[in-house]
Amino acid sequence: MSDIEIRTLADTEWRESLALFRAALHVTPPTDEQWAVGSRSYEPGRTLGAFCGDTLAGTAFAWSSDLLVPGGAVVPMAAVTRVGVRSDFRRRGVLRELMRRQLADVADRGEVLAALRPTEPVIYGRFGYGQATRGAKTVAAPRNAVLRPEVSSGGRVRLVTPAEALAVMPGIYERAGRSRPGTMARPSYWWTVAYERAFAADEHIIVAVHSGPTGDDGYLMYRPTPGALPGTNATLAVDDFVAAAPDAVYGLWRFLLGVDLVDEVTVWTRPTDEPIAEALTDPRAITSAEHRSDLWLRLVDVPKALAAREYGPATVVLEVEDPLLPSNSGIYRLTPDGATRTTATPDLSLGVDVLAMLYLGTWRAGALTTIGRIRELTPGAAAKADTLFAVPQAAWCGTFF
Ligand SMILES: CC(=O)SCCNC(=O)CCNC(=O)[C@H](O)C(C)(C)COP(=O)(O)OP(=O)(O)OC[C@H]1O[C@@H](n2cnc3c(N)ncnc32)[C@H](O)[C@@H]1OP(=O)(O)O
Repeated sequence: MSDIEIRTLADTEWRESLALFRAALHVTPPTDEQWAVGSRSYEPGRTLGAFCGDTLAGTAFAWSSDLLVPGGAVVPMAAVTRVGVRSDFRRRGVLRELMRRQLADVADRGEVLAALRPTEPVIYGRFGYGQATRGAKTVAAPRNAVLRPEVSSGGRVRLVTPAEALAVMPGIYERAGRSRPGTMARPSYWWTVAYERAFAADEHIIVAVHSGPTGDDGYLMYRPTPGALPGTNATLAVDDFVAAAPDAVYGLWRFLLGVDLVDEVTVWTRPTDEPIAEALTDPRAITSAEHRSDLWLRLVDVPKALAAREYGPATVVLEVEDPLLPSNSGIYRLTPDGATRTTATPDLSLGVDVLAMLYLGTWRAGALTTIGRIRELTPGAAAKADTLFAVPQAAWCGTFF
């Protein structure tokens, strides 16, 4: 029998939990000033502690959020973060017990999905998570980057104070940040940890807001790193770039590439199908472009998750295996009319982690079959699944948590 006890932590125990998580990332415990902000980033009832005897040996947390899925439905989702185990209690099953309990809690709350951003991709597949979206990281040399004449000139861009940024960003995110599958609700707790914490710590961050004919419709947040000597060129790193309409997207790019005394601009994440290099007169002004891991998803309630999204014109019968949440295991028929359980002979067989990779249309079933992640039981079924799961726009999350 396991000697690990898992329970929900009281608010008086959150600070110890945060100290444990930070220690797992080799960071010092929160100071009183940091905790004054950090304590407001905890959603009550969602911090788990793993105890070995009296010792808090591990912790895991989640915010209540939701996810936009193909077709436009919004599905309740737990955003899992702050997972850590003390280094003197590692590899004895503490994380496993935390994950087991957390997924049971998520299911009890009626949340259909769970999502996270892994520190190490090898950890979470065994708990049913799969990489569900990709993001494009782009590095540009602004001195050579000139937008083509056909590209929208965009609207007005203004720099805002921290107070104005905190007032306007959540609304802009709701209006312009949720247009694609894969985008998630940012709870108030998220804004506290992502922005209030950074402003309170006097971090050097700049927020630029774009306004079009209907008002504020995009913003970006960047961190400048000055050159070695005053007056020498800086680099800019964009951590948060929220815009959907082309006017706002390219208006913000135009602003960014026009900031003076800058050698290099890095945009950490944008959708993978945005043609920024092709928007320039010289595409080689983009010095590096790579697609990186974005959101990892776990289908906690497979029937509800499958029923929530839209499908392309094909019919496929899937056999899904979910050892951790066995009620999800079974055979599902997917058609443009929806998803139902069936006793029909399956065409494809896959784990619930791989289903998460297909769910938002990021990966192709045909490609995953070639590496053995999907077993094709009916010849040609993987190609049909590609039609079924295809999406018109690449899924993307873009929210780091
Ligand atoms: C969503 C987020 O918050 S991501 C942040 C995750 N946290 C960190 O990376 C902080 C530093 N690391 C840690 O705190 C811990 O090492 C953790 C949380 C990653 C793992 O905790 P542990 O209690 O040691 O894991 P546990 O013993 O339950 O292992 C479960 C399984 O995962 C495997 N595993 C755990 N961590 C790793 C790892 N880093 N690399 C490879 N395998 C791992 C174990 O080998 C075990 O495998 P099994 O299924 O074959 O038995």
